[in-house]
Amino acid sequence: MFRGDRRFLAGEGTEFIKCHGLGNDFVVVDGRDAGFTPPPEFIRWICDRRIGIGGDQLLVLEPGRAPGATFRLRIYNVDGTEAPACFNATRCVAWLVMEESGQEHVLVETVGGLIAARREGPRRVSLKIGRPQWDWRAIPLACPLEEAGASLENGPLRDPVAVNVGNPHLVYFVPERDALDVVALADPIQKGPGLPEQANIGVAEIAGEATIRLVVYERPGILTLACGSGACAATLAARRRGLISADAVTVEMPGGTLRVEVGEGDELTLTGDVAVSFSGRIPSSDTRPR
Ligand SMILES: N[C@H](CCC[C@H](N)C(=O)O)C(=O)O
Repeated sequence: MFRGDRRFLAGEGTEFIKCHGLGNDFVVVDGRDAGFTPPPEFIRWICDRRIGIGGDQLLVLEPGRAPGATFRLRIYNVDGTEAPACFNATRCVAWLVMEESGQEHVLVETVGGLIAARREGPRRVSLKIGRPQWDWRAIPLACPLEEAGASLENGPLRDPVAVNVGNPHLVYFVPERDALDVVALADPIQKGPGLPEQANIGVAEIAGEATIRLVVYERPGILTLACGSGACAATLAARRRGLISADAVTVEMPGGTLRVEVGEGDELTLTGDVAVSFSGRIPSSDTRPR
């Protein structure tokens, strides 16, 4: 490698691992010993695909606080705000910690709740997701869904299902997912007056008795290749609407497929693959390029 006195040539900085679940990609920093609390502009730089490292989110591991938690996961969106849940992220970091420790199970503490993760194969992880919340205040929506009207509609995106599975989702069912410009249609809804804290917007097509084709325009405005919580929300929404009655659903997204099993009281098991892309060091603020 390069040699020299300059600190960034000498390899200073914070170690990270870049990993993904079906192309939903994350920069992961282990802050369990030394901590890592970057300010929002630094998070935006880390997630930037051109001038930074690039990722749908920054994930920081911290020591667990809740009884039984193996570790705590902080999830930061590309704008530097904190998200309460991200299930693909949870699957990825659970896998990293299980690889590190040799455990087959871990309990992940997130802002959105405790999530039990289990190894299902060499690169396959499942999560047990707690009960969803359907009340409009818990999503949160600006008002009850029946009163929201045009604030939650745009062209073919009409009559959504709203659910909080740890984070907020609106799911719109359409005849053909790929025929729509999802970003253009979903962005005004996501940023509009109907959603005081924005929400993740799923556009879903029923593709079979137990198959949903889904794309998710995530908060704060990125179309991701896959979304674990979106897959859970779409499954719950399809069952609530009576569009699907199967207890095990395959959710096909542009980056790949997740399996969602529905249990007692709408508790879910979410299963899918994870992968590592590369590792490196995040330069400190005084050396990183602007
Ligand atoms: N991709 C994530 C969801 C991120 C949600 C985040 N964008 C939010 O603000 O809630 C998943 O696999 O569940």
